[in-house]
Amino acid sequence: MCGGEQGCIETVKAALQGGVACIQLRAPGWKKRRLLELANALLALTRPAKVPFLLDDEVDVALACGADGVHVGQRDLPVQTVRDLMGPGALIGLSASNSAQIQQADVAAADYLGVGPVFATQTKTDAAPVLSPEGLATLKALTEKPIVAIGGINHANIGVVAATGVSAAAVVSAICGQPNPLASTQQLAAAWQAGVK
Ligand SMILES: Cc1ncc(COP(=O)(O)OP(=O)(O)O)c(N)n1
Ligand SMILES: Cc1ncsc1CCOP(=O)(O)O
Ligand SMILES: [Mg+2]
Repeated sequence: MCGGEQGCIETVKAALQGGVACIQLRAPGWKKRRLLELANALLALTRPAKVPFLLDDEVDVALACGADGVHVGQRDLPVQTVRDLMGPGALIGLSASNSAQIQQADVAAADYLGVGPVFATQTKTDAAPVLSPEGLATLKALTEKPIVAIGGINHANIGVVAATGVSAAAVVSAICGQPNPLASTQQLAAAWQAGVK
């Protein structure tokens, strides 16, 4: 989330212009009606851009707005349940922060794993212990699933993340709330490309 609705809409417009591959709406604590209204507004931006739009946690809101998918954590609905509700074409991500979580049965039904936090983050107050890029690489070696690295990633360290061979990086504060979200997105994309081996 990037503050209120208008800030979020403007940030998503800039991020899309900057070339992001996916948008996820994560607004812990928001009432569902407010979340649905914002989700509808963001979908009106992501659909023409052909960029997938996911909800964090909120399967009912995702179904109500016709989102492309949902990202769930270890204490959210099981991935198979989300798959049953959303259908085979939905994009479903699962958080995993350690080897046990990477190797659990639920992983099979997920399209990708969100792995982190790679670095310290102030965005998620209940985040798991920091992995470091080395820890991320160790977890990557345990699965064939695409990995989206997350947590404390910015333009200065995203190259190191890319060099681990993960499929993508997800950021919140490195784009949301930045004075120029378009420039921040472009800077992240360039630093990612420079780090890919
Ligand atoms: C890409 C990605 N990875 C991890 C998360 C964290 O999701 P979750 O574990 O459900 O924690 P909350 O975001 O609900 O606090 C994510 N949202 N996206
Ligand atoms: C949602 C989430 N899951 C693990 S870390 C994190 C927060 C990422 O935010 P930031 O990119 O600002 O560190
Ligand atoms: Mg969650």
